[in-house]
Amino acid sequence: MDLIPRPRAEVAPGAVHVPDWLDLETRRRLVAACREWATPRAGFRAARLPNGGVMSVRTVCLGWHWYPYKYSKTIDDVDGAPVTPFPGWLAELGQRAVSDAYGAAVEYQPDIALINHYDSAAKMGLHQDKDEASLEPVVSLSLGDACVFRFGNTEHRGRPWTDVELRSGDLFVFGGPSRLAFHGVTKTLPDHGDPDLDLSGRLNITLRVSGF
Ligand SMILES: O=C(O)CCC(=O)C(=O)O
Ligand SMILES: [Fe+2]
Repeated sequence: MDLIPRPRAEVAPGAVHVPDWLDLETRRRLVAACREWATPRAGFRAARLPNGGVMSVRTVCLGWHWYPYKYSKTIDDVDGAPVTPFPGWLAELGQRAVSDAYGAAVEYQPDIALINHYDSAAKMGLHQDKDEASLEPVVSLSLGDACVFRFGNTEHRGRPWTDVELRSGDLFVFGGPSRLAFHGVTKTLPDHGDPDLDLSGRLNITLRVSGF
């Protein structure tokens, strides 16, 4: 815990960083759940890109399975098994996240989660989350090692952008005019972990609304 609390910040219109949003009990619950969700049957894997590359992040999905660049109810790029269902308690957490970030009770019913695991060398290039049919906000929850999260603009991968350090327990919501902003992880910070979690590397969970 920091001696000086980090302030919440609206990084761009509709893009809100809420430091230390998750309490310890919820962080532990999420890590335990991620362990279950990441079983081999569930399709935890480094996604293959159309150019032949492989992502440095390893991902598993709930609700709808994502692979470059679409969603499916089955894990088409692994073994065709059905995707793990999206649990109701995670939707409730998402609803609370959006309401807290925007400071107003809102209806939010996510039905997709992407769970990314970053080892110390992993990163994620700048991209838009645009394979969903809905423009409802994306909720991002971070656990374990910190990272530098780059939040850019909706036009292109160049500046302006803001670099935000996301630490264990942080919430980041992007919706409204920022829903299609380019964003990515430029590096993980392995020496900035969460001593209260039994976790190596960084976990990020994004919740989304499919609109399908
Ligand atoms: O790991 C993060 O903080 C961002 C993940 C992300 O952008 C994604 O999964 O689409
Ligand atoms: Fe993303």
